[in-house]
Amino acid sequence: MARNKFDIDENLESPFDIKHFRRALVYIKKQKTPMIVAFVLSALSAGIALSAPLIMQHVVDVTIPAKEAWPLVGWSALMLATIVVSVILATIRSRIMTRVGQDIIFDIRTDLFKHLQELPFQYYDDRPQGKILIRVVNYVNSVSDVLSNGIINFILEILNLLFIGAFMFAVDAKLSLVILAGLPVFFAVMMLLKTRQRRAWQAVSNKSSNLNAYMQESISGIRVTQIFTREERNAGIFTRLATNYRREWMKTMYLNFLIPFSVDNLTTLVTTAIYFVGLLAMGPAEVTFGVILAMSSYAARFWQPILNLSNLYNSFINAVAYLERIFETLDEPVTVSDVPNARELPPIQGRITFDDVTFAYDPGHNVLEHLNIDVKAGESIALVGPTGAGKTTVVNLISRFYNVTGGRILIDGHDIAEAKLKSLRSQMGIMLQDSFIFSGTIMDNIRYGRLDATDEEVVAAAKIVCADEFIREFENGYMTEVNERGSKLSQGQRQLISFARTLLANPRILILDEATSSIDARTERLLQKGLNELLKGRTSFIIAHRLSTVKNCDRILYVADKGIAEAGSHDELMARRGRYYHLYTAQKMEA
Ligand SMILES: Nc1ncnc2c1ncn2[C@@H]1O[C@H](COP(=O)(O)OP(=O)(O)OP(=O)(O)O)[C@@H](O)[C@H]1O
Repeated sequence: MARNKFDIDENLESPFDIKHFRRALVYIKKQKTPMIVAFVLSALSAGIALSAPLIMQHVVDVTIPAKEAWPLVGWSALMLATIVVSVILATIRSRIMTRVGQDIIFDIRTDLFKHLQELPFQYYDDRPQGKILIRVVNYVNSVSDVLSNGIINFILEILNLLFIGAFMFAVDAKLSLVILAGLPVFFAVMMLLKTRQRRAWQAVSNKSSNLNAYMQESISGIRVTQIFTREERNAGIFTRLATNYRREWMKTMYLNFLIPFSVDNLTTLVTTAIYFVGLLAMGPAEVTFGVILAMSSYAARFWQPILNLSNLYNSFINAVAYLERIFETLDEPVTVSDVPNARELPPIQGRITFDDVTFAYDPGHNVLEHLNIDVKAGESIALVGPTGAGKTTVVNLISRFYNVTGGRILIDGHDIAEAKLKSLRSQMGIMLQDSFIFSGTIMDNIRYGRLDATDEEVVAAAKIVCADEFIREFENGYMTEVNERGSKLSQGQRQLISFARTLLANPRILILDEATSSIDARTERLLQKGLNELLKGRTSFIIAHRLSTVKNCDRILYVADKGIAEAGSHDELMARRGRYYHLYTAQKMEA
């Protein structure tokens, strides 16, 4: 059950927390060398570009009045050279930084993916897939530029500002003070906008996450949507979510726009002030026309890095909103993991004991209570009973997909909570109700059960489950490409392929959850023969609603009322004339 539905906003962190950014430094530090090279290149390129106004001032005040042709050509050539060199340096830097940005994305994404692979079922039960996906794909993309170029640009812009300041004061201190007079106004605007901008970016991240979650859900459920002709209704929900996103985006953009707007106006104001003050001072011949020209050029140049810094600050706030979400995912505890000092489970015989096991998915709502089961090695156990009684839950607990809430589960006397997960699951073959098929060939899909299996072993497993025949009927046989989720295959064919995959793992404990529910009666009878052979010597748990498929099991457990209501062989339970008897006879009559 996805408690965090697509249209429920995720919680926002209230205070701005720099720790997210500091944590991101781990990824940035790995790129130290190329970033230093890029920084040096940028500093050189900016420094060279800054000399242009000085050349211009000299040309206007000295070279042109002197009417010297060759020096004018020389200065012009120098000016052109500064432009060419600074463009070349900037291009090299941009190539280096594109690479750095991609490397940072790669590292964060890899960490996220690895962590997601380990997170327990519970994590996925609780949230829409779309909200998980957007973190790995979009959010990581969005932070890469700030974490790579952003840092360098930030330092550069500060240096740029200092350089320009120094050049400015070197040319004329009084007019420089006129340029600086705009700064207090600018800081006041920034302080006013700061918190609002952060909230606005957080809201944008939330709304885009909701939109993504709904898109993902709609694509997954497209068949049901079309069956029930719910296209219009869904389009309505989508429009609502898209409108929410657009509204938050517009709000954010409006706040963002206020900053360049203020800077532009301040630049115009200080430039006008320079002309005014400069011309007044020109009378007493304190400043030349060239100085006024250079200073108005510096005024624009001085405010440009300030504008860039405020844009960087804005992207930084935006990135922190995304980093919050990325690190939240990375911090998600792997609640089902190896305990400290976990022990390798030795090759197992297959005795399984449920010792007073209680389990709840949600605290306070027990699905199983004080369950005691003792299964001998090699015994085949059928779990039957009403829908929602807890059959799948029982087998999920054996594989430790969830931790028990109370009690213990032992395999050959070893508490599985203390065993290494890999050593536990690698000795089990589990076929879940949802026979998931990955994109790739049928051969790949079966081999997923044991990656080092030969083609012959794959085919042998397919033969046992009677899948070989239909696979060979495809034009490319085992090499037939199937889509993700196996949409090219029938439900029954998907079940047979995942059945073969489970068998290929050659497990000591076999768990089959509704493994044959979609398979026709004839194939099932054939399959049963192969399966009986295969089950010999292995402990197996078989969940089936069709009781005819499990009546040969050594023991049948009727799961109901948060525990085992009846247990025994088919004959024993029939003789008892209890719930199993009624269920079985009802099914017989229907058939
Ligand atoms: N991931 C989950 N989170 C919360 N509750 C769950 C979850 N999975 C199952 N449940 C609840 O636990 C109970 C037992 O579910 P379970 O899937 O084990 O039943 P089942 O006997 O296998 O049913 P079916 O025959 O329909 O497959 C049900 O009431 C179900 O609502």
